[in-house]
Amino acid sequence: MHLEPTLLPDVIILTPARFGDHRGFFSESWSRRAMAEHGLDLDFVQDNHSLSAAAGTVRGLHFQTPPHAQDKLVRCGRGALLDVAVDIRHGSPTFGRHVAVELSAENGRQLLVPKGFAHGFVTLQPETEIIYKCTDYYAPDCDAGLRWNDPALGIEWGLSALDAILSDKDQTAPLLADLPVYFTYAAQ
Ligand SMILES: Cc1cn([C@H]2C[C@H](O)[C@@H](COP(=O)(O)OP(=O)(O)O[C@H]3O[C@@H](C)C(=O)[C@@H](O)[C@H]3O)O2)c(=O)[nH]c1=O
Repeated sequence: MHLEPTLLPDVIILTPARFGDHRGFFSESWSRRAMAEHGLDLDFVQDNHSLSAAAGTVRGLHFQTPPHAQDKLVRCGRGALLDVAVDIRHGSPTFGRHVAVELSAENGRQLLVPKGFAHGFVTLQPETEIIYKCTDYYAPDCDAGLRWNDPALGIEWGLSALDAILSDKDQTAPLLADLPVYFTYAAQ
């Protein structure tokens, strides 16, 4: 497994090895042992899988608040998407900053989005599937959002608000400036 840092120190790109042959490829898409060898021992308890029919579908930015905050390990099962993580930890040197990484079925890349980050993505192809592991169960009372196109975030989604396909709740999510303090940064 290959690990690449991003501009946000706790957000990491992981690329598991692929073994290709005349049939296609084989890959360990997640191995607890391989991650632990890199100091990432995460206790995943739920896998999520969603399909977005059209390119230009935006889901996010989402997070669960404590005590049900989630680390997420995100990959693309079909198609391609731009995956985004935003640091929402108050006191963090990178508060409000984001990384955006293209994940596709072809490139096999995964993004580790830790607790304290809002997560979202835009699909770059029709019929795109995202699959992600989470370290806590779905807790509707702790489900929270941040406005995907908040100008304060400066995320280049590659599409306008008119063209984006969004859920009703994502259209009205709060701006960063209006978010309560859910997470505080603890220097390591
Ligand atoms: C997130 C989630 C939703 N649901 C249900 C609630 C609802 O009826 C339906 C659709 O939920 P949503 O509209 O929130 O789905 P979606 O917009 O795809 O939400 C997801 O977006 C990405 C960006 C994330 O990071 C995820 O954590 C999650 O928030 O699925 C569950 O049963 N379990 C879950 O874990």
